[in-house]
Amino acid sequence: MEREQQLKAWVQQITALDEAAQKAAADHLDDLTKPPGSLGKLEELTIRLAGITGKKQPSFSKKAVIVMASDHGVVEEGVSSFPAEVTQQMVHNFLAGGAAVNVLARHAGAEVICVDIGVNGEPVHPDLVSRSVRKGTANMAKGPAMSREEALQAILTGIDVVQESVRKGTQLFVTGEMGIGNTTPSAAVTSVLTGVSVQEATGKGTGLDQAGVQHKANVIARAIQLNQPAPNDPIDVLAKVGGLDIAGLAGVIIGSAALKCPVVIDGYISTAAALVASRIAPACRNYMIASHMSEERGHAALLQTLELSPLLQVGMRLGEGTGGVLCLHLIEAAGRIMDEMATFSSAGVSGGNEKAEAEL
Ligand SMILES: O=C(O)c1ccc[n+]([C@@H]2O[C@H](COP(=O)([O-])O)[C@@H](O)[C@H]2O)c1
Ligand SMILES: Cc1cc2nc[nH]c2cc1C
Repeated sequence: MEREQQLKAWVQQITALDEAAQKAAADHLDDLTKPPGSLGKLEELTIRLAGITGKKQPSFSKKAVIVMASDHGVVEEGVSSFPAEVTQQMVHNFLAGGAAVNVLARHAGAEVICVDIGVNGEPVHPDLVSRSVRKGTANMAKGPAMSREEALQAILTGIDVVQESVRKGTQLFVTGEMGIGNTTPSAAVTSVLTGVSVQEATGKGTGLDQAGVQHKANVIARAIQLNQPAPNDPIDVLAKVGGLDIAGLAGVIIGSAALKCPVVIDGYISTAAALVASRIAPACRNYMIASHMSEERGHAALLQTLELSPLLQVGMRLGEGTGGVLCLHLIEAAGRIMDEMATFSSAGVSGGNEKAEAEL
């Protein structure tokens, strides 16, 4: 089947959330010994997890963070404070278990799946998922980052990685990425798809100074001017000014939604991918859980466009899936509340509703 048709078939599998399961979860939350709604975002999270899985009290014993690694030709324009070879070096670090995401994933009981979707090198390791579409994108300041077929291939690769992991029992995914330069295509995608200015979408990434950020914004503006991505065609935007990591993550999100798994969205790059995914498949938005508010400029605009409210704001801007994996503790906590908390009747506590009724 043609790639465009394959993607369409996946998109058509995504359904609305299960309303009965959401209602059952909301009713149970209201029976628990606390004022209604007093657990704030933990309650919203609980209700959404029920809607996604179709179960009032789902549990997620097998979780995975998918780290999409790829390189970006635009790095030759001097848009990052780190050299391109760090992408491949960090891939080896992930596989050796020494990166921040490995530490946080071990702490949260999640597997790290590292995917080479377009590293400019030859990373080799038995645990590496080698699914390279091409060895890094082309420099988008000089022409399209990749072809439409390559963007589609990267999206389908993300879906495929999810499908394979679900077959092995994974029930929940976290998005992660590694790619020196990837905040540049993320800012381009953000500006084109949300309509915010390039300036508002461009931040310091790994640590540019003010002059560096201005140069980066100029490069992004030039790339958009040259390539003319069509804002109503998300795959065109990915191909012209996107990245293989972003495209792969859009696939991870679409695949998760199609297979009824919650997908925790990490920082700026992951949320740019989430916006692309929601433009390809609007129904996948309800399967997304926004983990944290990144320090990267433009992240708030992306979350606002998606109408997602992040669980944490802890000043992180690392990527790799680190903020997403941190939120697994909150998901676990929300599940424990549902499973272990006493109800008003079981604990003999007078409920708010009872009191209201007595006053009538
Ligand atoms: O997730 C974020 O919000 C985030 C914000 C800034 C930087 N990063 C990470 O830093 C790298 C990209 O930064 P840069 O400056 O090279 O474009 C890439 O590997 C990302 O994982 C990640
Ligand atoms: C060291 C390093 C680790 C990273 N992890 C995600 N992006 C990164 C960028 C750098 C530079």
